[in-house]
Amino acid sequence: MASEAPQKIAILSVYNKTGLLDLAKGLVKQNVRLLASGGTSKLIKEAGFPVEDVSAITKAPEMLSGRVKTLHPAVHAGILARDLASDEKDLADQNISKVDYVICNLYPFKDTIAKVNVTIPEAVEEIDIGGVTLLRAAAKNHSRVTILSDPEDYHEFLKELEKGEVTEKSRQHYALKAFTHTADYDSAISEFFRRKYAGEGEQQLTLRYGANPHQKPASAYVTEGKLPFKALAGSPGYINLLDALNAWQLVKELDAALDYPAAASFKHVSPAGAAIGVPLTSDERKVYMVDDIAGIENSGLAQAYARARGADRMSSFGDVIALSREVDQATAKIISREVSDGVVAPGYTKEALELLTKKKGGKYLVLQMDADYVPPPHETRTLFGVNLTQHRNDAAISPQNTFNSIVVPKDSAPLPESAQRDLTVATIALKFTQSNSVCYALNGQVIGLGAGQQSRIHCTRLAGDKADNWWMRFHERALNIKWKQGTKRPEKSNAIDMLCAGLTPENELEKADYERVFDDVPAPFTAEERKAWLAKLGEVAVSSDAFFPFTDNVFRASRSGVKYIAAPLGSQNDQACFEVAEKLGITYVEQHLRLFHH
Ligand SMILES: NC(=O)c1ncn([C@@H]2O[C@H](COP(=O)(O)O)[C@@H](O)[C@H]2O)c1NC=O
Repeated sequence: MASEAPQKIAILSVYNKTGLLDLAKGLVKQNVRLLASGGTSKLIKEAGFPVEDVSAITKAPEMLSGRVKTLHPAVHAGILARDLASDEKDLADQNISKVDYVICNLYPFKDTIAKVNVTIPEAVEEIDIGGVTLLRAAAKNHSRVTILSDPEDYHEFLKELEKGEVTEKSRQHYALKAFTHTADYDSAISEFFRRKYAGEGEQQLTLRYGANPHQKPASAYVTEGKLPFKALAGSPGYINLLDALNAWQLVKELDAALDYPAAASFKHVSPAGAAIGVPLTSDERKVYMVDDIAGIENSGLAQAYARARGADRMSSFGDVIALSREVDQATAKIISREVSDGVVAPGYTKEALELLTKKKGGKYLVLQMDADYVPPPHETRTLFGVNLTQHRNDAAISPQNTFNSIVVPKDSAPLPESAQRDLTVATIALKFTQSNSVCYALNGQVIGLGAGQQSRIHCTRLAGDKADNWWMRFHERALNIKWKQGTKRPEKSNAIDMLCAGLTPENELEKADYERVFDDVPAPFTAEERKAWLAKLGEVAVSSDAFFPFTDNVFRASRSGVKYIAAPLGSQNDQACFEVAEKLGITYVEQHLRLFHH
């Protein structure tokens, strides 16, 4: 005669007792033996259903005011045992029965820590140990055991049970829920203790607020190891960190690709400028307002920052700066007199740090980056409660390997080194620019960058207009402006921008405002003067973060002295773009990486 199947066993241990009695009723109806921890057992008993305390199998009382209830081999061997002969023997030797169903939800740790002025001992008592162990053990053995961690699932579970058995698919679904429940629970615990125990600035940093002052609280943290930066002065805001962490990657990659000191000037999570330390000409020193900086000719880093800041001085106002190498006095001197929010670099000389920590009465943000820090390969962010995860964009861009697929002209010689360099600068800048983006570069620096436009031609126009503006600043009329004594640097930048962009005012009030900074008001550029001067701009390199969909981009680039274009292919109009480029004397290079960035 076939032996009768052993009675199924369920262990119940729930903090949230919603739906418990209906569940108990259903289980009893299916002849399941119920074992439950103290409070859970009491409630079921009072409702008149047959239930035993867990101690019936552990032969040990609940202890330490509930700290130990279900933590016992009789429970966990019963849950974890597989249908293997060796496991069956182990159970038989210890007289332990297999457990088939585990119903468990955890102490309300999150609700407890959300209370105002919660103490550490109060929080500690809400850290569930036995429940997490029940959930993990049962979820681990889901090939045999069903784990219910959500009262919402009781009904469906009972429906299946009444039909015979819980399906494998359901067990998998419930196991995943249990694993997610414990992971979420553990994150809440570690976050609570990170705030309490991790030294401020070590693994986590409290930020003044998020993107806006009403977005509080805000913090930056890593879950493993230490934060890769230290604040030597000032305290960063949320957007400062977005800028600093993007800008740092940019300069690190630029320096590695071209073996030059590199600098970036960031605003609102896109570069206003980026450059390597190509020596400055005397005109460049004037245009970038650094002709009085002692020792600049001997500092590659200072020249890199002068270029990065000088590319688009209007956009760089209040920037976050990234520098790829130890900051010296000349670089710090430039920074010290510009309006800027902060700087990130791998180190600072004593003199440089002294200058920077005095800026803004000591509130200027000075971050020291761990130059050896390698981030994990995956990046995750939460948006509207949804986690988005992706492999980090760790694709390498290098002058030698990224720009050797020349499409037109056919049989072209390899690009000159200067073009490879400038395309590298433009392309690495785009890698850290909000998309869509197009960048014009020359002399190892960005000269025009169009960021965050939905239309590519708008990027190409915006960046091209900025490049034109940059070039107009080298016109002798702009170089030789006679300023009123006491005119501030931002006022000069603003007036130069209006003059060079052809935006000199006509309205009397605005005109008076514009003209008050000059000793000698410069004449606006005529259309002919502009045209003649812009015709002298040449050898410019352009990179695009995705393909050019129409030929208008090539035509527009050509108007700003563009000689080299690097872009991904894939547009229906690729061929037409190549033909236009060839006719305009532009070398078109296939750049194989699409570089969207958000
Ligand atoms: N210590 C233990 O062995 C233990 N076993 C289960 N629990 C938790 O105790 C709660 C249920 O307790 P009760 O049945 O006494 O109301 C559940 O949230 C469960 O997750 C435990 N409590 C804390 O770790």
